[in-house]
Amino acid sequence: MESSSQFQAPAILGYLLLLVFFLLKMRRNPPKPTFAAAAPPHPPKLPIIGNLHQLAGSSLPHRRFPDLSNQYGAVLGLQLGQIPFVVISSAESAEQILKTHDVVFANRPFSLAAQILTYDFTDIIFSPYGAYWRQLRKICALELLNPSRVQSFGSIRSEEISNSMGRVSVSAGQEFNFSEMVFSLTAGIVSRVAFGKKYRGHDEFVPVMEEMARISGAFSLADLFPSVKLLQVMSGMRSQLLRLRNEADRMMGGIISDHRERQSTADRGSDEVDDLVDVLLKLQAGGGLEVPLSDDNIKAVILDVFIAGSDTSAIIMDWAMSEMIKNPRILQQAQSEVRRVFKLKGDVDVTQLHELYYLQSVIKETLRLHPPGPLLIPRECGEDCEIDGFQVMAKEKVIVNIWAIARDPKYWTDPDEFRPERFINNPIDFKGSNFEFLPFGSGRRICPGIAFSMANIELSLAKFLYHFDWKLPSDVKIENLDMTELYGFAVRKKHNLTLIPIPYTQALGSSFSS
Ligand code: HEM
Repeated sequence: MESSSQFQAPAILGYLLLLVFFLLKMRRNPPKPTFAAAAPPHPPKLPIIGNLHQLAGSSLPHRRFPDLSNQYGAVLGLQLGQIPFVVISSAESAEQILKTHDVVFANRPFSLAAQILTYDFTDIIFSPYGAYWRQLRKICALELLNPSRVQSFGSIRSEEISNSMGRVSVSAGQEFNFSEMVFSLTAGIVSRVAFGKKYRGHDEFVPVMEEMARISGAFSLADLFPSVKLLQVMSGMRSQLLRLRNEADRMMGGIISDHRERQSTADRGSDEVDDLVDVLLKLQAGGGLEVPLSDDNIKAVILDVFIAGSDTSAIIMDWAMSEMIKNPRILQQAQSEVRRVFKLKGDVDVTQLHELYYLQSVIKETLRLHPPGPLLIPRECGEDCEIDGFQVMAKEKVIVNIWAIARDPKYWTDPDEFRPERFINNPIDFKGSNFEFLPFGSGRRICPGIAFSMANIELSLAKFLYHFDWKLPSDVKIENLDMTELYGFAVRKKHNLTLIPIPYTQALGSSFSS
């Protein structure tokens, strides 16, 4: 509480200062009302209204701001503060950015939060496109995120899911915070594969990571007015970020020295798999890397895996369950499928997960309507480039609005309806080559965690559906179930999902079993 009120006072002062600055600037340079469609290098200023992905949603841009976009409205120029943005909202122009001109747009723009939290852009997400970034992606793919490595974490995944199922069982017949359970489940899995079971400070680490994710996802005025350096200080942003980074640094320093000590004393069980920190420390000590890794680089990678890998999967489980509860027919169909496929085994395991076609479609439909990264992670234009007849200039920030594309009636029938059937016998996938459906991005910077997150989401949801029936508390009506979004580094449900779990006994069947 104390820290948030300390943060608010300078923030309010900062905003007031900014307002005065902005009004003075507007008086001196009133925005030009329009610009010619053929030569739109300097888009006029627009206020920031609400969530950007909804502002620039679907066919909104050209309807609302006809002079600011190209003739299809697929590319929109926006001036937010001092920074020119280009918002892409059609599959065709997304393909040009992420495939045709992939290398031109392979860098991330500057952000103060990223600079401080990632030890000066030495993580994977924000590091500049080049040899260092390639090396990190290779290490993560080989040691953590490729399908066979993901499979090798099977016992960790099962153990963590069993712990969560235990928590559900204890609350059988009572109101249960489903959202909180899935967030702590994915944090548990990610922390075990990243830094192992023995780290004792997990409980203090998670809230710090959560605050980091919240702050780094928020729109920062300091980033929109980079020439007003005072704003970084007045808004309290810099000190807040440094405090968080220092806290995380202390914890990760402890994790690294614990691991070094264990490696040197061989104080570990013979059956223990190397976690990510073990792997990175061994590579560091081996000295054979093209670009040497410092301890700070290792910390930056751990932070990335935690921030990018933990909440995103939980968010998908949370929305998927909310959508199924809102659509009892869909819940029943997914549940009947999983209970039919695993009937003889009496439990869900990985061997037949690939037979759960309907559940996989539920997950895809959730990724379509509720992508945790609705604007991907911004890119920066490396050199002047023409996209769909629109001139994008070097250094402009480019946002691909995959939320709007995935709800555009041009590509999807009844786009706002949750209808998993649209993915049955449909080759459209989320691996980056169908540009109307890009929940993980595409091209060189595509999310490397697809296999990892799918393994966690599929197994967890299948188990929750197999072993329990799920009902809403009696005072909540289906039509009133809150589906509001909360904007942050990843977009999640604003309000937790509370459900009543009812254990399913195969012999007796349940209300849903066929
Ligand atoms: C449902 C789960 C997830 C979703 C929807 C998701 C989505 C995304 C998106 C949209 C991007 C930006 C791609 C772009 O700029 O084109 C991204 C990047 C990234 N994701 Fe994920 N992600 C998920 C899970 C994970 C997991 C489990 C990990 C790791 C354990 C991970 C690690 C990363 C990293 C390191 C990047 C940066 C890649 C780069 O810049 O080269 N993600 N993710």
